[in-house]
Amino acid sequence: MLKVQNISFSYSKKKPVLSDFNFTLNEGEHLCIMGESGCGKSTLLKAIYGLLDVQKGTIFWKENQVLGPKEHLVPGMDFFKYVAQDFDLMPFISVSENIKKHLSRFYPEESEKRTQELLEVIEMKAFENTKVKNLSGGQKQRVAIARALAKEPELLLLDEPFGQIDNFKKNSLRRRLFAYLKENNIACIVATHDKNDALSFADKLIVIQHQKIIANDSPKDIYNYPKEKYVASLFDDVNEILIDGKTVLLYPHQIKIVENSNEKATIKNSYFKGPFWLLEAEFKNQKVFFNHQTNLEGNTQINLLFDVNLSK
Ligand SMILES: Nc1ncnc2c1ncn2[C@@H]1O[C@H](COP(=O)(O)OP(=O)(O)OP(=O)(O)O)[C@@H](O)[C@H]1O
Repeated sequence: MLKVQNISFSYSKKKPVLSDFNFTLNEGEHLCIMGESGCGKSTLLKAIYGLLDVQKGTIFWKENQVLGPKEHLVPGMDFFKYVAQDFDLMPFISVSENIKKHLSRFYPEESEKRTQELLEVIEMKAFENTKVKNLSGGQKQRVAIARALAKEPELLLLDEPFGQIDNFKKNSLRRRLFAYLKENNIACIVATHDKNDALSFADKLIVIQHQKIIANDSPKDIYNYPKEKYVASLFDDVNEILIDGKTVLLYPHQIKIVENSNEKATIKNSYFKGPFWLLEAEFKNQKVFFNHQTNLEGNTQINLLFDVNLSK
């Protein structure tokens, strides 16, 4: 189990980045870290990997304490692997050679089999002999993931792992990678801006704001019962509406047009979203956004129904 206990870290005295972080993660579990740009997601991954000296608190993996560079000569823990945003690959050798670099030279057959298996996971079989310098950013990102998996870490730390990969590839890669990690009981922490990493694949979700963990629960509960607009905004457009003197948070799919209601609104704008339209309307001097099957002209008068059922 990973135990992060009361850790605090700042790059400079004036500006704390992580304040009193506490959480645990079991073997084989997947955790997503979300929060606005600059909130400290990468810093947290680096602290867990042992690249930073935390000023307060402790980090343990099972009975081993994670030590920072001051106390651990070669920074980084052996049983973890960390894929940073800048990949750190060897550009002048091929994709498969990059992966093999991390496998034993004494067992060439085993090493070849494992390389092929990992090429399948990252869907890069067709590029096995291509030099890394000739790959796109997204392809390099995939090779970096395979290389990190080569030695079967107990915990994999991924910083924006699919940030440079197009949507089509991203979905199938995500399914393969997270299934592979589960099959091999590899725990994983993913820093991400993409709600899909959290909603479909994570067991736990942590949200960071103003140097603090402000939510730590299952992605489903955090999505369904967001305590604040900042948290809900990580997943979708969100409406903060005053209804009967009470402020409620509603996602666009929780507001509907009905034949009759007391909630009168006027259409202002519309945005095509593929399977539906996102409509913007004015409701009691507030802007509301909601999904609708068809487009509606500006200034159309409508009646709204709010699906206010957000208690846990
Ligand atoms: N090496 C560094 N020295 C000083 N400050 C740093 C350093 N690295 C990051 N910071 C600052 O620490 C804060 C947290 O940065 P971090 O990279 O952890 O955020 P993040 O949530 O990962 O951001 P993003 O989503 O944009 O990748 C930011 O204010 C950043 O400017």
